[in-house]
Amino acid sequence: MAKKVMIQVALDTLDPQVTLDLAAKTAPYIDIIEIGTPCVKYNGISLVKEMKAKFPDRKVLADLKTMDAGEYEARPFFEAGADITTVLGVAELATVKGVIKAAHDNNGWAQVDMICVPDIVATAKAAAEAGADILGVHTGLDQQAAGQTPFADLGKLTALGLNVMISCAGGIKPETVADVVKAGADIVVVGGAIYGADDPAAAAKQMRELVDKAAAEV
Ligand SMILES: O=C([C@H](O)CO)[C@H](O)[C@H](O)COP(=O)(O)O
Repeated sequence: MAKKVMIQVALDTLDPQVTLDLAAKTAPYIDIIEIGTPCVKYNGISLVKEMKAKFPDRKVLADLKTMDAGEYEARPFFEAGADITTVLGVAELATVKGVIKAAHDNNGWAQVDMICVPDIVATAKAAAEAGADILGVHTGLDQQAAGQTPFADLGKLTALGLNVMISCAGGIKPETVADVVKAGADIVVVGGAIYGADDPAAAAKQMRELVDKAAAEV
């Protein structure tokens, strides 16, 4: 049986209504609605509450990229309805553990974002040992602008065979999504290629078809 690979739409928009409209257009084709970092900073916890209320059968990820005070920062987002929040892999392990505690106290998932982590193998092993649910391979928007991609890091993490889900983000497009699935990602994160498309619903539908096709071939 083909492995189920989840699709996460990363909504890096700022306007709350635009963000909710994009979620509505893409929800039929995706598994996780990410309220992106700029969006969650701009709109705060109220948008997390509203998103979960409108899409109760989709996972909602608040991309907090927590760097300190892990449990204190993440807990109210889980209590407001987030299913997943993110913590930076460059943070202290105590911070990562705090987000994991907040997540697990609320039946949620903690994702450790590997953006700018110097030794992703060591950080991934420590995060997995601490109980992280998802390790996020991530080439950020500014790194993408400098020509970087997430593919080499994705290979390093999937090769470890850790008992955690692996997500991959960083400029993933229709042309590259099959490579991400075939490299072993459990969650494919797509932002600009969906929210920046002329027809975001059609772009999300195309991603669903490409991801399912690639998963069936693995
Ligand atoms: O996390 C992201 C970035 O740091 C800005 O918040 C993006 O959501 C992530 O990179 C996915 O977006 P695309 O790279 O546009 O697919």
